[in-house]
Amino acid sequence: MNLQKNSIKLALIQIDIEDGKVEDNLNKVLKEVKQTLEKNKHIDAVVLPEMWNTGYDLKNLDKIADNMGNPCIENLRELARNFGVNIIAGSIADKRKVEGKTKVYNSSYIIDRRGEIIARYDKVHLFRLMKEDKFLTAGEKMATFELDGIKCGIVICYDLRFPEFIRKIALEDIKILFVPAQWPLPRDKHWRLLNIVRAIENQIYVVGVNRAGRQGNVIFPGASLVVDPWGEVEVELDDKEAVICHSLSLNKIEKIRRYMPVYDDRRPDIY
Ligand SMILES: O=C(O)CCC(=O)C(=O)O
Repeated sequence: MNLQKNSIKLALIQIDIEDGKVEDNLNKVLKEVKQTLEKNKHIDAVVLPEMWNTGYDLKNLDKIADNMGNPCIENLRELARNFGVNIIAGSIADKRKVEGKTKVYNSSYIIDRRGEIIARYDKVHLFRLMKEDKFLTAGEKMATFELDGIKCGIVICYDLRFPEFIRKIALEDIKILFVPAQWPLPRDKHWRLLNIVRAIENQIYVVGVNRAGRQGNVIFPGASLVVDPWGEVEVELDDKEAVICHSLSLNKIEKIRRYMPVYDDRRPDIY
């Protein structure tokens, strides 16, 4: 008997972030998530953007990053437990001691309805254009996890540009790929197109949650979206802070894969 759910209702939280102001950002996230869950019934999972605790205050990350999920993820765990909701915690700057050295990662934590951390992903492709490589340590592995029995994957922002990485994750039979981001102008066209293309080529749902607002000259266009496995954009936000709640119909995946079996037609013997 297949106990997998046929749909999952997500809340995409598109917000602005104040670089370096961790306490303000945490309070804002907690308030937005609480309000969303109080106003909208039956949300299965909440999704946040990239690096929402510190923003891109890269020079101070060693001081202001979470310490292995403390305090930001610990607060979200309590919220998840209280509301009985899954949280895809976007990503945060997170420090850890590795072989005696403190390293800071751009990390996504996945929290289940009991408040347990069920997965952690450290951004693998650091974005050199914004000097991430100077201040952050790259992750070394991909991550998949189950949300209420539905297999999912996660990548962060710039990772979206690496189709071979995402194909490898998709081959784990994921149904939904989450993409938390702080993707700025002027590359908003790339953001939209790449989310759509990754959905089409892998025949999966892609859920991108971007930052809105601006930091100095850098403008974040929002445009968080849900793309179905045929590449149709089911919902999409504009450039303002906002929340969308949307149900994903997972039956679409099977239907599309039956109609056009690209996984069966792959030729890994050649490439
Ligand atoms: O790939 C891009 O154009 C944006 C990537 C980015 O801003 C990031 O990874 O933080």
